[in-house]
Amino acid sequence: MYLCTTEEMRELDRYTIETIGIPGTVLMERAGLAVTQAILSRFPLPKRAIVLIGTGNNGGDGWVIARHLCQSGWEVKAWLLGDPSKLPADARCFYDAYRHFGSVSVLSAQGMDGLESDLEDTEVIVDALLGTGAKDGLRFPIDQVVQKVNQCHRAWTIAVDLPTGVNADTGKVMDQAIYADYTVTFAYPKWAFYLYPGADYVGDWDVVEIGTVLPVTPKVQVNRPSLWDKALCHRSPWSHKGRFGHLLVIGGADGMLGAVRMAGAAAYRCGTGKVTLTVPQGNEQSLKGAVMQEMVWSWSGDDYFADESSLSYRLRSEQFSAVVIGPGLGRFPGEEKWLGHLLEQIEHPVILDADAINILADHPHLLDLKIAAPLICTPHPGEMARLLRTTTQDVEQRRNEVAREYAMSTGMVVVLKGRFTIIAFPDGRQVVNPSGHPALAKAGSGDVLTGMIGAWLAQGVSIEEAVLMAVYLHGKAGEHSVTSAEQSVSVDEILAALGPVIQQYSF
Ligand SMILES: NC(=O)C1=CN([C@@H]2O[C@H](COP(=O)(O)OP(=O)(O)OC[C@H]3O[C@@H](n4cnc5c(N)ncnc54)[C@H](OP(=O)(O)O)[C@@H]3O)[C@@H](O)[C@H]2O)[C@H](O)CC1
Ligand SMILES: [K+]
Repeated sequence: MYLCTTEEMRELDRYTIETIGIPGTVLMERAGLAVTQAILSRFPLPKRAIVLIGTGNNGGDGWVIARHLCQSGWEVKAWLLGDPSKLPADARCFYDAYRHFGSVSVLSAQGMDGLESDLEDTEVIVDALLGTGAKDGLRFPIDQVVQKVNQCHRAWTIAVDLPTGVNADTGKVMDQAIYADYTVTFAYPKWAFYLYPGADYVGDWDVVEIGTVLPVTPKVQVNRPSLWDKALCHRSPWSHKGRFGHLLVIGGADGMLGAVRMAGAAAYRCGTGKVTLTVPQGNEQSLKGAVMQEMVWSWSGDDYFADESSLSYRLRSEQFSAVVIGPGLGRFPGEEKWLGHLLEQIEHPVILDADAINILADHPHLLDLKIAAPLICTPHPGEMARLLRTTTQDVEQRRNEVAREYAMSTGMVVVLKGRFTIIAFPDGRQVVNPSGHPALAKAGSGDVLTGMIGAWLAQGVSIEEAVLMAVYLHGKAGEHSVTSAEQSVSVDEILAALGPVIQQYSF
């Protein structure tokens, strides 16, 4: 499923109407009918409804809904917030049609009394005030009405295309916005459904097809199994471990050994043939006692470029197929030279996580080195802010923009973690991930994700499929692991959920 911006929606409308030749009224009738059907499937018996109607085409959908609800025996109050003489042609057509079935109240500048008493009495509120054509800053009287609607706690509120007050592309709220219980959006989801705070205003939502035709492929998709499930096939009976890659995980400073353990455990759960963990000298003994399948080495702060026990030497002599740098890595003198040297040598995909991201944030010129390896970085919003030298709040307000810009300017695949993780590719494409659970908001779950991405990269899955598959299944494992209190879910339970979740999507 693609995700469309308002500009793409406008282009899609224009193309469908002008080039394909489907009249705008046909699209509007289908849009309004789809919303009516959503209302009727929830309330099969007639109710009292208020349809709040704006002066644009979102309002046009509102006239269609008001008419169909009347025809289904509902008691409908249609409130127009604006001047009827200014309605665009398609909306006017359905305004005229509706008036054969019911009356229209026009909100006057004198006061809200009539609308207020109707709102107190209603069971369903339909928000057809503003859709994708909304400009910033709600004007009077829409601002007042939005406030009144949000005070009606007994009525069920359904938003047409998008709740009024929410910006479709940024998810920002224009001072205030309607808190919908449910939103029916047309043709494609919008960014607002995956960004804060807009996502909190849309409630449950569905996308309905209304017959529009896409002239160009949008640059944003929603993550789903069909993008990667071909890479998740069952093993041949002739399998041996050599066929499933060798992942190297570099990290595990004092007090943070758990991070490499979790990444390694996740990598094995996702089918990696061999996993090697490498930690600073002195930590390897404790790690050896704590793992079963993983091989363990150490590296020291000053010999990593030279002798046979150095990371450099081993990177050349062992057959790694992917490398993770960062879980529990810590910060240390010479880190910049250390990371630069590693990046210059590795040819297989590298995932930069945690402190590897922090090192990169302090030494951005590392990316100017001659690096052959494809790079994937997996920042949480705080790490993304450090990379961009901005605030976490700024990142959170422009998640989609910052992820895209950073991927395009650095050539890395960026996995910006969060409630809806965004994966941005250097060519400008983006994928937003719908799966996940607040149970994953816990130390360790990022290490699991990194291990999962590393696992599929090590097995030779393409970068795009590996990243999308790992992010999606990690979210699903979070959902699956909640069998009692969500706050009690442990990383072990998330790891244990990987098997059933992978099974579900394997063919
Ligand atoms: N996408 C499709 O295939 C279809 C979508 N449809 C619906 O059409 C809307 C988009 O319609 P559009 O007319 O472009 O825009 P809106 O109705 O959302 O808004 C325009 C009107 O709202 C006024 N406005 C804009 N911003 C504000 C504000 N901040 N405060 C108050 N009023 C505002 C604007 O007035 P102006 O004076 O600024 O012009 C307009 O009156 C889409 O969301 C779908 O619901 C169709 O059904 C066809 C298929
Ligand atoms: K709306």
